[in-house]
Parts: sequence; C-alpha cells; structure tokens
Amino acid sequence: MCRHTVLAPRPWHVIASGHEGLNACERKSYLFLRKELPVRLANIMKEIALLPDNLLRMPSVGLVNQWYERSFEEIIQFEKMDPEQSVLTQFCERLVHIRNRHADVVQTMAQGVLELKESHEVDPGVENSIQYFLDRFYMSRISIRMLMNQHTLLFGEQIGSKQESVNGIGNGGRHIGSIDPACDVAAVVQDAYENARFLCDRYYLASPELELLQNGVPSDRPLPIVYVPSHLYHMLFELFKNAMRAVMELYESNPPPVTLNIIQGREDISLKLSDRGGGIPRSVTDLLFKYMYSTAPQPSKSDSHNVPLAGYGYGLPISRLYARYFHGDLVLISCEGYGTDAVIYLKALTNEANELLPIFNRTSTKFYRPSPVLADWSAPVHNTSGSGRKDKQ
Ligand SMILES: O=S(=O)(c1ccc(O)cc1O)N1Cc2ccccc2C1
Repeated sequence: MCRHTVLAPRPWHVIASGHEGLNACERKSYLFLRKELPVRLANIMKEIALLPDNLLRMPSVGLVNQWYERSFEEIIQFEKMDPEQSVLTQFCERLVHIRNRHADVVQTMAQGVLELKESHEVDPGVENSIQYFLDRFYMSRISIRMLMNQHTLLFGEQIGSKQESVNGIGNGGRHIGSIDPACDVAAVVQDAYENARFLCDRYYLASPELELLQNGVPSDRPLPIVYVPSHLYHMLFELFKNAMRAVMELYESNPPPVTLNIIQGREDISLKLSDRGGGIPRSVTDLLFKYMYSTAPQPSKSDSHNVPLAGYGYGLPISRLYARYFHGDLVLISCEGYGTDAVIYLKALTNEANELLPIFNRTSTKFYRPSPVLADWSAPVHNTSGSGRKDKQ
C-alpha cells in the first residue's frame, strides 16, 4: 500500500513503502502526475494569456510562454500510455528535461519585467496586475517543481538516488524525495549563516556574529520538523544576506551580532532574525516585496562577485512564497534608525502544512482587468526633503 503524503496527508503524491513495492507506487505517481502537471501548467498559461498586452509582447515573456506550451505538449503525450516500465522510465527522463528547460524562468520573467519598464510607462493598475500575477506564477512554479522533484528523486535513475523505502534504504538517508521528516532547523540556520558569512567576509572583510536562541535562550539543540530543507535554506540565506549587508553598511568595525530566535508555538514555529543595521522607513518596507521595484538591471557576472549581497532582486518576494507554499509566511518589521526583524513563520502541525496553490477562476481573472481605483481614504502628504540613512557609526 502506498502512503500519500507531502508534509501532510494529501492525495497528491505517493511514497514507496510497505509490501506493494516501489514500482506500484511509481505507477500511481505517474498516473497522478501525467494529469496534475498539465492541469497546473494549463492554469498558469491561462493567466499568462490575461497579462497586459505590453508585458505579454515582451520577448522574454514570449520565451517563457513557449517553454510552458512545449512542456505541456510533452506531458500530455503520456495521456494514453499505459504505465509499462519503459514508459515510466521515459516519463522520469522527460520530467528531468522539462525541469532543466525551466531552470531560468525566474530570471527570464524578471528580464521581461525589465523590458517592459524600459519600453513603457507602467501605471499602478498594470503594476498591481503584474504583482498579482508573479506571486501566483512563481508559486505555481514552486509547486510544479516540487511535484517533479518528488517523482524523479523517488523513482529516477540517478545512481544512489532511488529511495527504496521511507526507511531510507535507498540513499541511506531518511528523506522522502525533497522532504526531510526530521529537518533540523538549527542545522539549516547554521548552514545558511555560514554561507552568507563567507560572502560577507569576502566583500566587507568582516561579518557579524550569530547569536542563536531557542525560545529566547541560547541553544543550538537540534530542532527536527517535517520540511523541505532546500526551501528553508533559501529563505534563511536570503535573510542572512540582507541582515549582514545592513549591519556592515552601518558599522565600519565591531558590528553587532545578528540574532536568530527560534520560537516553538502550538500553531507556529517562528524564526525571527533581528539585525541592528539601521532599518528602513515603513514606506519602503512593502516595496521590498514588489517585483517592479526590485527589478533592476542585474549586475553582470563580472560585477556580481564584487557585491555578493547586493540588490534585492526577487529574493524577498520568492522567499515569502516558499514560506506561504506550506501555509507559513515571511514578514519584515523594520524600525527606521535601529534595525529590522525578519520573521519566517512555519506551520508547527504538518497536517496543516499542505500546498497553497493559485486557482484560476472568475475571481483571479478580475485582477487582470482592474477597474480604475477610486481612493476611499485621503492621500498621504509626502515629505519632499528625503531622509537618507545615517552615516556609518
Ligand atoms: O531594509 S533593511 O532594514 C532589511 C531588509 C530586509 C532584511 O531581511 C533585513 C534588513 O535589515 N536593511 C537592508 C540594508 C542593506 C543595505 C543597507 C541598509 C539596509 C537596511
């Protein structure tokens, strides 16, 4: 009997276990994915078609659209194929090929936004539609890559990757595809911190120490949760880079430490990263999650080693999508003149940690044809003097 699970019992995937064996589970997974993947691809392709014409006509958006159309056509070819071993092998190979085709979708879509910014005036209505679309588009992509990774990791032919059973006979680990049923949060935190610190040391020749707390008390005791380590790492690495850059831009020497406090609640596990990097005004905090604001010409490869923590790019909005994918969240609370708290909320109960997916329907369609927004609150008065950040301490 195959158990269905991701982080929570959900009939979207099968895990090899028990007496029925791997092949039956691979067949069930194949029969599920050959339908579910085209459904998810088709849903987001319908939304791409609703994008403002100016964006839809951008060359990079056209390229992404072609990738989606081709991948859709390649998967529906399996619609009538019985799950013989040769077909299962072909299907796995095709998923790897599609995953590689879509490797650069994030950058290519960002290039499309840049092409739009550089060629057209973008009004607030179009900007809202783009923000709405990209959150859904990147969330859809996270979910599709999760499905494909689970199948290819569990049933793919890479040497040593095939997981014979949940008990980890296959690759010696306990992982279930990309899921670690005992993902040690403290270990992922250390890993992300060390890697961000390496980049920080290389550019600033110094870096802030890490103060790791659990429920407010110094501790690096293992804290196992059911999660996808690569998702958790992506979020933490982004937040550590931002925090370190803020601190090092403010302190020439003796930078204060950054504090990561892991708080275990009944419903939430909160990972709060606090820095004393001077913070930003409340009016700017939301902009850090705006794709249009975060889209700027990326430094060329030759430059990027110079400013490794540079720019925001899509790091924060996509990190927030990873948190929201399993019904968590990522929020910034900044106090201008002092520093910023970045909080990753995870679901403490795995049965609440199912997938969060965009649904294409009349409601979502309305967001692409926004009616003119009439202000229902008085407009704020903007300070024209501009308040730059304080000089370095
Ligand atoms: O905006 S922030 O408050 C800030 C944003 C996100 C985050 O995760 C941590 C942060 O600290 N901060 C990032 C940064 C970079 C260079 C110079 C100054 C600052 C200020």
